Amino acid sequence: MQDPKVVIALDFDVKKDALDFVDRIDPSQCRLKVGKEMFTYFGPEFVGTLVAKKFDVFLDLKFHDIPNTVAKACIAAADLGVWMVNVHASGGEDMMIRAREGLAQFGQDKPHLIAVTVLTSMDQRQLSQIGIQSSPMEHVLTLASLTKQAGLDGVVCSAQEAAMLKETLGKEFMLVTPGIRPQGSDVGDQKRIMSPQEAMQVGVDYLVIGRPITQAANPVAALEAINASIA
Ligand SMILES: O=C(O)c1cc(=O)[nH]c(=O)n1[C@@H]1O[C@H](COP(=O)(O)O)[C@@H](O)[C@H]1O
Repeated sequence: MQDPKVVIALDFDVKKDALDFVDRIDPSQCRLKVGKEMFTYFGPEFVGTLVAKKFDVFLDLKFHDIPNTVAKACIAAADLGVWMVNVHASGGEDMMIRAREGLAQFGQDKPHLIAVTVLTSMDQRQLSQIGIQSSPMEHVLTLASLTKQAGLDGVVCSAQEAAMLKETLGKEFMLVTPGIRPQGSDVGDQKRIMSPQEAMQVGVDYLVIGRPITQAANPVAALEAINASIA
């Protein structure tokens, strides 16, 4: 498969379980995301193991700090050879610009740099609790527009905002969407969800999928079924 669309959120808490799973799949079937849990447990060495196995790795640490700190953290991520790294768009334009400038030294080898807009676990009620009165859709557009203005490659958003963002910010601006739930799977803590097929139809570039694959009785079969459904 060329350019696999599924990015598996490898949220295992036992390294051996993660590696047993990884050894049963192939880099042509999916990309892998390492997030805060696995990175905190197993560190950069674990990321290096996946890179050495030729997987494209999305290092999802959602950096959000002063511009200098975030730029240096992005450089450290690029040093690991990852395919994609992310920051929080709410860290502001200066922070995003510094992150982008920090990665420029890696030339053609630099990872994709994207920014998280509104977490897919958030809905209108939770946004208003943190003082944001706009709808999730409006706030995603505000943060995604700022991200584009800062020159980043794209955003993390929910697939529910994808059609609107592709229309407004153009086809080239990359959309990476968690909150993907195949029919019948547990929604869990996600609020703004969509199925893999629907997400592909509205123009999403990459689908981030964790528990529907990793917690399935047979994770390899679950991945194959999702890939077949979007082929
Ligand atoms: O940046 C992310 O990857 C992310 C952003 C977001 O808005 N929502 C979100 O769920 N994620 C991550 O995407 C993954 C989703 O996993 P599942 O809900 O298990 O499919 C988790 O690893 C989250 O940390």
